Amino acid sequence: MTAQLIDGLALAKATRADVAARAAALTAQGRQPGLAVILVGDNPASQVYVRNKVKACEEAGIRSVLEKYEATMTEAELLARVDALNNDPMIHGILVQLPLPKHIDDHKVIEAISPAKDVDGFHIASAGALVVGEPGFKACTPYGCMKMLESIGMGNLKGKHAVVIGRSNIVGKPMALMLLAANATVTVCHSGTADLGAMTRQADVIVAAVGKRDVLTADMVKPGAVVIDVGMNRNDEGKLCGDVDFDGVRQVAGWITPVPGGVGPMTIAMLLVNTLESAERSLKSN
Ligand SMILES: Nc1nc2c(c(=O)[nH]1)N[C@@H](CN(C=O)c1ccc(C(=O)N[C@@H](CCC(=O)O)C(=O)O)cc1)CN2
Repeated sequence: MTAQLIDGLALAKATRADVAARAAALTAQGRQPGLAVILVGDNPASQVYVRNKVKACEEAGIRSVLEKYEATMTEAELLARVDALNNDPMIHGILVQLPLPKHIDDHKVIEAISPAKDVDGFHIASAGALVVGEPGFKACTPYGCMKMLESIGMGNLKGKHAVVIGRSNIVGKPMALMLLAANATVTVCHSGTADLGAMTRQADVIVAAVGKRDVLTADMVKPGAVVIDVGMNRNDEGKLCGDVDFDGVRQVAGWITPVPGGVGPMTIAMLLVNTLESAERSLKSN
């Protein structure tokens, strides 16, 4: 068996086209969605991601405001910028690109963003909303993974076992909660898991989100399982690769996401969805 590919690029393109149509309708009512993107420092990867977000906004008719600061910016200065953007009625979403320089407490900065503008879905209020099933912004990467599952008819996971590898606050934990909300039986594995393969071999859906290549190999996958690869690593040749041994696992899995061209593009597409929905909510509440 060779797995079918879940094409994140194509799904992201369709999602962004839908956002563009809805953004145009809002703009026609005098409420163009607005996203503020804050980049502190000169991390080369962050510069690329931020550029891609700004470009995606432009293409979808979302106004973006990019604020770039030197790595020497203080935490107090950054908090003051977040506060100003919280109070700017033209801004519906605020995104602070991570990682931040070490002298800035990213937790403190995220908590300073108004939950009503937390389009990254990282605020404790957004995480709490997900826990109790209340409306709130969903973290973009796991939200994108759920959309990929929906795209192959796996939106309802009743009777299915999902295994998440990784327990980060921005991917692993919200991913587990979203899978649970879709009725899956969920197992979260991590560095303290005794026998990872014994867990993954039981799974109908596996989400690998560790940040380490070859965490999941073919012998660890049940034939026909769906494999979602959130990882972004470099192999020995410097080529981008995920957490999954793609060539091996694709011989066993039923569906698999590639890296690049899988989860990454969906992360940006879901950021646009969250920004648009924030603008739609603000229109309703006025
Ligand atoms: N504030 C945030 N910071 C960070 C987030 C985030 O969601 N919010 N996530 C990551 C980085 N990230 C978005 O910011 C991101 C990373 C990768 C991609 C992507 O499309 N990757 C491509 C490959 C790109 C390449 O060739 O290098 C792919 O997978 O096809 C999108 C977004 C950390 N920080």
